[in-house]
Amino acid sequence: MTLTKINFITGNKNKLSEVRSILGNVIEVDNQAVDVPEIQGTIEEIAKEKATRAAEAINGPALTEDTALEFRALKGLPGPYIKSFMEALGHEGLNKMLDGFEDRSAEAVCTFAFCRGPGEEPIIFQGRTAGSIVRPRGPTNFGWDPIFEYEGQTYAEMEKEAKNKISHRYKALEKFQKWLAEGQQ
Ligand SMILES: O=c1nc[nH]c2c1ncn2[C@H]1C[C@H](O)[C@@H](COP(=O)(O)OP(=O)(O)OP(=O)(O)O)O1
Ligand SMILES: [Mg+2]
Repeated sequence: MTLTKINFITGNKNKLSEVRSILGNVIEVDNQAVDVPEIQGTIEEIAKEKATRAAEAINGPALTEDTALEFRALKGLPGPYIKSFMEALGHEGLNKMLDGFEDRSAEAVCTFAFCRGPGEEPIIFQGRTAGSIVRPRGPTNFGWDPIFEYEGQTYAEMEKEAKNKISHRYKALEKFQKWLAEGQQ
C-alpha cells in the first residue's frame, strides 16, 4: 500500500509548517489538532504512546511527533519535559539552569511515530542535532529556537530553509521518507 497522504496530529503550527516544508511534494500532510495525552517515560515510550492514542482518537492512521531538548550537563534533562520547563522558566531560566556548569552542550531530539490504526504497534523515526544553549538571539516565534545554537547561529537566527536542512526534525523526516520510499516495511 502506498501512502499518498498522511495525517499529522499536532497542535503546534510551527511543527506543522516545518513538516510541510521538509516533506514538500513527497507526501501530502493533513493536520488535526487532537489533544493527545502525553505520558511520562523515555522519549521513545512517550512518542509511541502519543501515536497510539492519536490513532485511537481519529480511528485511523496517525503520525505524531515529540520533541525533546537534552542538556548534557543535566544527563539528558529536561528531555521530553522541555515544554513544561520552557513554559515555567522561559529562555533566561533555561540558561540559568546551566550557569553552574561549564558544559552548555545540548541535543535537540525529534521523534516521529506512525501508527497505522488502533491496536497497531507504532514505528518510530528519530533525528538528533547537537548544539549548545546560549542567551536568546533572533525572533521568538518558535519555542526554544532563540537559545539553541548550531554552528554559531541560533535556530531562530537561521533562515527557515537553513534550519530545515540540518534540524533534528529534518533528520527524523529523512528516515521517515526513506521508509516511505522503501514501501513501509
Ligand atoms: O524545532 C523546535 N524549535 C524550538 N522549539 C521547539 C521545536 N520543536 C518543538 N519545540 C518546542 C515546543 C514545545 O514547547 C516543546 C516540545 O513539546 P511537544 O509536546 O513535542 O510539542 P507541542 O506540545 O508544542 O506539540 P504537539 O501537539 O505535537 O505535542 O518544544
Ligand atoms: Mg505536546
